[in-house]
Amino acid sequence: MQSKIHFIGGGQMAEAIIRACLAGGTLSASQISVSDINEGRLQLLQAKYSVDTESTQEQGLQAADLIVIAVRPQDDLSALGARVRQSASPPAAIISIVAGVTIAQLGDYFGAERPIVRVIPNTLTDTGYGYSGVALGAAASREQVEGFLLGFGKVQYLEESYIDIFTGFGVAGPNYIYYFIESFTDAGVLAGLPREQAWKVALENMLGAVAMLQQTGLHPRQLLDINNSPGGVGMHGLYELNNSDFAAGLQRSVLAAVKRTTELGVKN
Ligand SMILES: NC(=O)C1=CN([C@@H]2O[C@H](COP(=O)(O)OP(=O)(O)OC[C@H]3O[C@@H](n4cnc5c(N)ncnc54)[C@H](OP(=O)(O)O)[C@@H]3O)[C@@H](O)[C@H]2O)C=CC1
Ligand SMILES: O=C(O)[C@@H]1CCC=N1
Repeated sequence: MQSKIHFIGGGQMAEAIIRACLAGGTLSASQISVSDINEGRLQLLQAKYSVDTESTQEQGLQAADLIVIAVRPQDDLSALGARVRQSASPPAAIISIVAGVTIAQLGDYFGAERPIVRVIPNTLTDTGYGYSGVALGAAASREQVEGFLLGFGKVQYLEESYIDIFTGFGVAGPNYIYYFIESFTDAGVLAGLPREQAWKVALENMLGAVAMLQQTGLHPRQLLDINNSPGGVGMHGLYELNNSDFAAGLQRSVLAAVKRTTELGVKN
């Protein structure tokens, strides 16, 4: 990929994307420029990744084939839109990773005739796992952006109406797994196992259970049946879990995250 890419906003997510693209070799540092109102972030990105943080935003926008909007939903997108309209070439694509902000809103800010792609990246960028959810605006094409997007995760193209759900469920998704592993490890420690052993067992169980599901193609209920002998240990544990708020609590949490995604866009 030979495109020039300009990031507006060089925060946590922009850094994660840059790091993954450089590590995977899909981009070189000379292709990337970043502008940010936070001078400390620019210095850090320059020192760690040798990307261009010294050109002005105007220069970065003029040269860019792809413009990544990586500020927060609460930031001033209207002012950014005015600058992009002024400096960027008409065919340069806007790739917005801003949670909740719709393609129609992005069109109002950056120009509805421009290629606009709404992406919600996963924070598992360094691992090769994790899907970005991608909705293409009317003037955008997969060919223009896919080489870039595949540099920091797998890609699911979605109808835009699914993107907020994808955000609260899939992209906030590692939260639930981290939380589960922490809670599960604590359960082992509560029962009396040293933390180091409990931690190793928790991670191994997580990896092994996913591998079992992928290798066998079985439904979790079928594997639960294999894992529990009649009147045995596992079934007694599951009975307590059935009596808890575990499933509904998790599902309420996802619904709250989806709702908040939509709210962030509306507030913008
Ligand atoms: N982190 C995550 O897990 C994910 C985040 N996202 C989305 O990515 C976007 C960025 O999130 P994240 O990286 O966590 O946020 P950060 O706060 O780490 O980064 C945003 C950066 O943009 C800067 N900024 C604010 N306004 C402007 C401006 N007008 N011009 C240039 N730079 C500006 C901020 O500076 P300052 O701090 O000084 O205001 C900050 O350095 C958000 O929209 C979020 O919804 C999407 C998927 C996952
Ligand atoms: O918490 C956030 O706002 C971002 C979007 C989804 C996951 N992280």
